[in-house]
This record gives sequence, structure tokens and C-alpha cells, in this order.
Amino acid sequence: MSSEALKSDSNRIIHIIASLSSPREFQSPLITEADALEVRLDMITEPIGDALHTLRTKFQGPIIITIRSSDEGGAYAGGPDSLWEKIEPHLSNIDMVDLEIRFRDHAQIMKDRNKKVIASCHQNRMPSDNEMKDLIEELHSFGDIVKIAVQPQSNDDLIRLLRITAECPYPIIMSVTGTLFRYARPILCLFGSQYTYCYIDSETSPGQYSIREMQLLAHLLTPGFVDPWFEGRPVRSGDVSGFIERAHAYLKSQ
Ligand SMILES: O=C1C[C@@](O)(C(=O)O)C[C@@H](O)[C@@H]1O
Repeated sequence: MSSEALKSDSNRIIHIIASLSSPREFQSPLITEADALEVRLDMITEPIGDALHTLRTKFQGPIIITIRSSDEGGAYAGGPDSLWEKIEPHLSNIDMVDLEIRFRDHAQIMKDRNKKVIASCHQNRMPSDNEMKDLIEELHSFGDIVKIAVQPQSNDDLIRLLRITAECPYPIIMSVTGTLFRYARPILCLFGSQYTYCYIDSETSPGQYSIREMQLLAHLLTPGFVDPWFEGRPVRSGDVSGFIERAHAYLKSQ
């Protein structure tokens, strides 16, 4: 199936953020396959002003700017003041700003500049239910979207994470760190995570899928894709009209 058809699948509920770690990726033809873009400014050393402006004119979806601290898996070791100096020049070309708790003091000025704030936290462990509840409330206190990436250590941890995602009362992006439970990345979107992250040329975090891999996963895992030969009849992908009723009737007839 062509990548255009994959993205155009109206049933798709797994939305993809392509995380970009170099201006060369801004020029990739795969850019258009993402639902949103993330510019990982902490991983980029060269000036990006002109390239980001060009990207803005080409890409129709939301553009996020992120400076990930070294404590949370990124490359930025500076403080809040220099963070603002790095982000401010690009505000006219982006829609959302990813802010960790340590940089929460910048949240209000970002909102004043009409930018959505993704309030994020990344941990290489699996917090308890109470810790996750407190973390969600803290992130929601300054962000428009809560974003948490944690590392399940068992199937029970993953089941907890899926439930926490499904029960979250706020807009949320939930992800996993590490590679052990990487398959949960797209599945978390089926439980309410607004996006999943992937890469175009090089990973910005261990365990990410490429955009091509994630596109196919997004199509195949979205409930709208049904067995093409249910009851011996071809069912067009994405057409669930009547499928559930027919399935129940079919089961009753057995
Ligand atoms: O926080 C996230 C999620 C991420 O770490 C991942 O695991 O895909 C990738 C980061 O670029 C992004 O800011």
C-alpha cells in the first residue's frame, strides 16, 4: 500500500510525530508522511533559522521544538535562561514547545506567545500508580498536553501504563523508553496517547521505529483495518460499517 494511502486512511488513530535531529532531515521527502514534526534543537549544532522557516512553509501539520536535557535523555546541559535564548528566535515558525518540569517557568510566556506547551517527563524506570498520578497532575499544572515516557519492567507494568493512559483525564502523549517494550509505542495510541514518536534518518531515542515502519504499524493496528475475508466476503480495509453487528450475528449462529 502506498505511503499516501497509509496516511490518508481515515480510520487511522495512531498519529505520528517524526523527531528530527538534523536540518538535512528537514528536506526529506518523508516529512510529509508525519502528522507532526519535532525539531530536537538539543541535538542540532548548526544554525537552523532559514531551514526551519522553509520547513514551516512546506509542512502543514504542527511543528514542535524540543530541547531535551541531558538528565532526561537529551544533549542539553544548560539552564533555563539559555534555553529561552535558544528557543525564542524560532517561535514564529513552530506551534508547540516541549518543556520539562525543570523549565516549567517558561510555560506561561510560551502560552502568551500562542504556543501550545507539551509538559514532559522522561524516566528510565516504571513509577508507581501514585507517582504517575502525581506526575500527571504536576505536568498538567503547566502544560496543555501531558507527556510521559517511562520504562515498564514487566507485562504488569505495561498493563498499568495502558490503563493509566486510558484513564488520564487530560490530553496525553504516553511513550516508553528503552527497547524491551518498544512495541507498546503505537499501542499506547490505541489507549488514548495523542501521538507516537518515530525517526526519519536516525533515532532520537532508543527503541524508536522508522516513519515507514510506524506508518505500516499505524495502519495495521488501527481497529478500522479488518480481516479482508470475514465470512468469506472481501471487506474493504477501513470499512467497519456493520462489521461489529455481523460479527455478533455470526458468532450467535455458531
Ligand atoms: O520525548 C520524546 C520521546 C522520545 O524520547 C522517544 O522515546 O521517542 C523522542 C524524543 O525526541 C521526544 O522528545
